[in-house]
Amino acid sequence: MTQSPASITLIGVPFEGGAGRGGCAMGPAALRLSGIAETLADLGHTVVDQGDLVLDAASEFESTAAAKELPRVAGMTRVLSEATYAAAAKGTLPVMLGGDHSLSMGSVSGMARYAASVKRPLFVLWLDAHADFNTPTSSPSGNMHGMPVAFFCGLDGFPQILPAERDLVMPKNVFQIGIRSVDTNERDLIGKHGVQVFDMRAIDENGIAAIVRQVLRAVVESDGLLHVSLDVDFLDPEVAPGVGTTVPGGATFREAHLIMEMLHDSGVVASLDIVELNPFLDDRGKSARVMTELTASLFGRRILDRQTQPA
Ligand SMILES: NC(=[NH2+])NCCC[C@H](N)C(=O)O
Ligand SMILES: [Mn+2]
Ligand SMILES: [Mn+2]
Repeated sequence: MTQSPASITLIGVPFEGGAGRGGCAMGPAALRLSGIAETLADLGHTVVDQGDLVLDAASEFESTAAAKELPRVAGMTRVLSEATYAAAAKGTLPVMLGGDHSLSMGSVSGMARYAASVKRPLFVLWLDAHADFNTPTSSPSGNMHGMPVAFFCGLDGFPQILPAERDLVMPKNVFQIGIRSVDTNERDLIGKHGVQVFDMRAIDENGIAAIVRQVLRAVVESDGLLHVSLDVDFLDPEVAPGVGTTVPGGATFREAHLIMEMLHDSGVVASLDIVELNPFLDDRGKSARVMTELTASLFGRRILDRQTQPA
C-alpha cells in the first residue's frame, strides 16, 4: 500500500504500438529523468527500478485495421502482465512507467490475477479524458490504446492474447474520472456494461473530493485493492501538453493533486500506471515533471503535517 513506507517496483514499458503516433516509447526515459525514483525514495519508500521490459511481438497474430499493431500489443501485454503479477506477488507495489495506454491490458490483467490469488476484488480508477472502452469491433481508429478497459473487463471482439482462464475486472468496479471524449459505439458499451463514469461535468457539479470519497468508499467497503491508471490527457493541456491526444477542458493541477492526496490517505492503492507521456510533444519536460509530482502526492508528499493544520 502507498501509506507506510512501501516497497515500490518501477517497471519501464517503452511501448507506443497502441497509439496513433510515435513518442510514448520515450516516456520511461523522461519519467526517470524527471527524478521519479529519487522522489519516491526521498519520501522514505524502498524503490527498485527494474529497468525497461524487453518487448517482443507475438507472431501468431496479424495487424488489422480494426486492431493496429496487434502482434506488438499482444506481446507487450503478455510480458507486462507477468511482470506486474510477479512484482505484486513478492509484496511490492508495481508502478508502470509508460508507454501508451494499451499497456494497461497487461498491468491490470496482472493485478487481476494477483487480487484473485489473495481473494480480494480488484477495483480500477481510470483518470483519463477518454473511456478507452472500445473493442476492435467498435473502435473508429483501430488504435489499441483506446481499448484496454474493454480488454481487461473481458468484452467480446478481442483475439485470445492471454489464457482463456485469465482473471477479469468487473465493469462496475471500474471508476472513470475526467472523461470528456467518448466515441458513439463506445458510449453504448459503457451503458450496457455499467462502467462507473464521472465525466468532467460531474467534477464541475460535485467537486472532485465528493467523487473520490464515493470511489474510495466502494473499495474500502468490499476490502478491495485499487489499481490507478493515470493518463497524461486527464489533465488540462495547459498543465500537461506532452501527450498525443489532448482534449481541452481537463482536470486542473489542484484537482489532480487532491485526488492523489486522498488516494494516499486511503491506503488502498496497490498499483499505478503512468501512461501516454509523449516527450516529443512536451514543453521542456513540463509534463514529465507534473507526472512525477502527482506520483509523489500519491505516495505521501503533502503540503503540511496533518497535525499542524487547524482542525
Ligand atoms: N489512451 C488514449 N489516449 N486513448 C485515446 C482513444 C481515442 C479514441 N476513443 C479511440 O478509441 O481511438
Ligand atoms: Mn487513456
Ligand atoms: Mn486519454
